[in-house]
Amino acid sequence: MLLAFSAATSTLIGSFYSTYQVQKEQLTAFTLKSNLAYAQKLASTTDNFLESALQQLAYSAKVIEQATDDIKQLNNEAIRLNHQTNSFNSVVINIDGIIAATSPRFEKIIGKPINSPGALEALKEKRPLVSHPYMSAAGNLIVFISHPLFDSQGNYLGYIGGSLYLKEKNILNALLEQHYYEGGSYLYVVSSDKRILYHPEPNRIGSVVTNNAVIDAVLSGEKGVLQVTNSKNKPMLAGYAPVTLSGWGIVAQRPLKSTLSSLDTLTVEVIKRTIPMALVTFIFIGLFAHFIARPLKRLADNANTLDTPKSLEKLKNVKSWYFESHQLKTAMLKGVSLLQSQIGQLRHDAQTDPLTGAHNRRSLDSIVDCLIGEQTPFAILEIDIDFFKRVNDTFGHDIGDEVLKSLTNIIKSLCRKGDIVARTGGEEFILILPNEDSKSAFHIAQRLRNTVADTQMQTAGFITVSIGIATWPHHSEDIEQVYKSADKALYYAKNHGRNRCCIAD
Ligand SMILES: Nc1nc2c(ncn2[C@@H]2O[C@H](COP(=O)(O)OP(=O)(O)OP(=O)(O)O)[C@@H](O)[C@H]2O)c(=O)[nH]1
Repeated sequence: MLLAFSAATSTLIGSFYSTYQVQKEQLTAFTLKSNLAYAQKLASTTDNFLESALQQLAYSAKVIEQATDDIKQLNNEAIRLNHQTNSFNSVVINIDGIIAATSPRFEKIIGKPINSPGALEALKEKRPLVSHPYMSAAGNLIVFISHPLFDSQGNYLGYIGGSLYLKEKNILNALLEQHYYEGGSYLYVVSSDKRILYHPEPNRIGSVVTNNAVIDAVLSGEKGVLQVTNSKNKPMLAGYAPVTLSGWGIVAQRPLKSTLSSLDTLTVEVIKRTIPMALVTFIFIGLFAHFIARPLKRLADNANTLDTPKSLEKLKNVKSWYFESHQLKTAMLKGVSLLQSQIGQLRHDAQTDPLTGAHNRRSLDSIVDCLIGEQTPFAILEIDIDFFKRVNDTFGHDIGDEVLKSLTNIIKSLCRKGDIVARTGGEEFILILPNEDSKSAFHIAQRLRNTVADTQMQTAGFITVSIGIATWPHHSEDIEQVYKSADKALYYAKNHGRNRCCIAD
């Protein structure tokens, strides 16, 4: 039964565990995949945004390339661009390192040389550019987007560009904030120099992150998924994708804990709902195991008492309701029958004289002990064949044996139920007659003596017997004394002509 319960419990726990593990793996894989898809989508959106900004600048560049000396037109284009895109907080039109026009208009810097890192980078690169992010003098995190200006001969004239203020509301973070922030998921954007350009926690923007496997992976230009630990030591499921145009990386991630919390809740719910059914199953298993074990237990109990007289009967009464227990019971019944018949044979052999089939001395003693124990009075007849030596000498030992057997049969034929015939020596027999006194025993002895004398033995002819009689407890309470008295009576009979019956004094 214990085995059945253990098997059922371990199966239940095992199936819960494996189901949980499979679902956990599936959920984790699904979340990683979703985050990758989301990071890719936002990377492509960001790419599109930057590309469209560069295209707008390219258009403006075309417009003003032919009239870089026309300050009015430069101002008009700056205003138009600023109003058209709404993507840049300010637009600067710079000719050859000198600020020519801005929108919104900053009088103080018009005509002054440019000095911000983004603007200097644009001047140096002389190509459509998204600059490295940098901190402005006023402490703003800025990315400068620009397009070069060339005259009809291909001479470099400067560039037109715009600043994207990353910490302030702009089209880029408007795009990124559409992210669904449920359950602690969030995304962030890093530049190629590992600086955070966008993060739901504004104070993280502008900080540089090192030793982050996801950032290393995304900045290598790869897209993919990773299980990582974030800056707050929380295990996260991250999907990442690069923004090709700017060399930035976008990472979308969700805490592992909140990903699995729905599964944990579901598992607890499943366990709660399974418990009643499991209890019913356990009760069923218990009952079933009990019914299976019951015949085996009863057979085992009986196996411990196979030597008792009623064991066969008890074994037969065991209800073996299924095939295997029935087979076991049948085998045990066969075994017990064999055992008991052998025990019976051994007991018979141990109590019987092999030649005549009469009781032997050991058996006689135990029967006499029983009679004494029960206080049943009895008479002892000691019967001895007269001149038996002559029979042997005349007809041979085998004929002598036949005479002993015939005499036994004669004695038995005259016995009543309860009388005991024993052969105690070569040609000596003892007959125990319960509840007989000396007188009635004498009559029986006489009848026996006469019957023997009148019966012709095969080959040996006629024989006679002498009989000594004593009774318990009349002659003595001590059985040994009673035997001695019967011996004496027999001796007397032998010495007074044989073929006689004598009662002890
Ligand atoms: N055939 C046979 N003879 C036996 C057996 N046991 C003892 N005898 C013989 O029984 C005889 C007993 O002889 P005795 O003791 O001299 O007595 P008896 O010849 O009967 O003479 P009384 O008893 O004095 O009348 C011996 O010859 C034994 O060999 C037996 O199992 N089979």
